[in-house]
Amino acid sequence: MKKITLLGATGSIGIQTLEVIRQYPQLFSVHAFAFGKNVKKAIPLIREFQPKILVVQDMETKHELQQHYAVRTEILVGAAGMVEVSIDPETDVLVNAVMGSVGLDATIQAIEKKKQIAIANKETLVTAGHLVMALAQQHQVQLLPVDSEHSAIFQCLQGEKQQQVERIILTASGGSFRDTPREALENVTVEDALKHPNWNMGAKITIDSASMMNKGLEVIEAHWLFNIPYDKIDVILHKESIIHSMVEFQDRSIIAQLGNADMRIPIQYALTYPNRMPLQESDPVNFIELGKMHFQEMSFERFPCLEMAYQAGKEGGTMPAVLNAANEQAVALFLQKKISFLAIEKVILEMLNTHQSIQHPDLETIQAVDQETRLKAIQFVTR
Ligand SMILES: NC(=O)C1=CN([C@@H]2O[C@H](COP(=O)(O)OP(=O)(O)OC[C@H]3O[C@@H](n4cnc5c(N)ncnc54)[C@H](OP(=O)(O)O)[C@@H]3O)[C@@H](O)[C@H]2O)C=CC1
Ligand SMILES: CC(=O)[C@@H](O)[C@H](O)COP(=O)(O)O
Ligand SMILES: [Mn+2]
Repeated sequence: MKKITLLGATGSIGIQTLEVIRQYPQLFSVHAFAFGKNVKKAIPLIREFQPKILVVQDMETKHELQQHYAVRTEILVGAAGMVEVSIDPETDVLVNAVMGSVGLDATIQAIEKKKQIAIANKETLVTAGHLVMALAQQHQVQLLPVDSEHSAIFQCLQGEKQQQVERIILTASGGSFRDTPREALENVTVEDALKHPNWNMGAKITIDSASMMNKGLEVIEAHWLFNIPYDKIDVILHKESIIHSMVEFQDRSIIAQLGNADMRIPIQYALTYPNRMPLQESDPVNFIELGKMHFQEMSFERFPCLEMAYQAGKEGGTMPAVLNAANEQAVALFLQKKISFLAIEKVILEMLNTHQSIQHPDLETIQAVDQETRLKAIQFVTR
């Protein structure tokens, strides 16, 4: 029985992780879970999964749980609370599905305690990939990818030799505005941006998908997870989201992983790895119904966020942390309807252009740059 600590339990990945856990009570139990402030969503999950420890974002939420819902479970608060449950001796597996770089400390400290980690929280790898991967190597911890593309690549690489990989091909759906010309992006709304054509995901990643920053973050994530240079990572548009990514080898063979757009597949694979288990209430890919699959060249002119991510990744140092923090802040402002969709990329560009990169940053430096960038981004839009 694996005891799981789940960060981001009330989110899109969190809920689907709990669905997988629910199907296999003989294999998994929930030791602890963390969420932000969404008490209404959390209460039925607390009652069903009965974690031994809870973590919430702030004291107000803790009091709400205790006073309005009579929750008697131990409740910790904030990023420190997430670290505490992640390194708890009773935690066997950490599923990090929290949104944003707030998940970084927990990932780092869990690696130091040699916990098995299923990682959905891509911002962690973008912000501090060099630290996370060096620690993982030092402590012999394997990070099991949950992100669908990275799970696909991980599956394609099973039994293969890293040095025989020619390139990685990440697929991108194109997001909510894939059929919208760039000129028309000026007036798109939050509601439009939240309509992803293939995946039902949290708000932040859905916006990232529409701006193509999601793919940019995934390029950096792939660089770190698979130790592959940026010039060997390609992105192509594939609107069906059936091929989740591919690996080309030196002999020109390409191995791809296919499946319906169902995040339970990579989540379950990360939890049961190296085994595969039946996935409840799922349909096989119906190739006849699908008929065709489409592929289109990616354009940096149409999707400048992707180019910014490649550049920040290649430059390294604190640039990816700036990219990520600027994006997190800009997307939050867009979701609050304080800036337009196209202002997201303007904020990120400005933050990157005005940052003096620091090479080989330690954790403290990264966290300071993250905070500074968020403040600077707010000042930039309110100037
Ligand atoms: N959704 C998907 O299909 C995919 C997601 N990912 C990645 O997985 C991660 C999670 O995404 P997703 O599930 O969509 O996000 P959601 O927004 O749906 O969920 C985020 C979760 O994090 C919690 N949370 C947010 N801020 C804090 C905080 N400060 N402290 C504690 N908990 C917090 C939220 O709590 P609350 O509900 O209370 O706000 C919620 O449980 C992201 O890094 C994303 O990029 C990767 C691939 C696919
Ligand atoms: C499900 C998942 O992994 C998301 O990151 C997904 O990839 C988003 O799709 P696009 O970014 O390709 O639109
Ligand atoms: Mn993805």
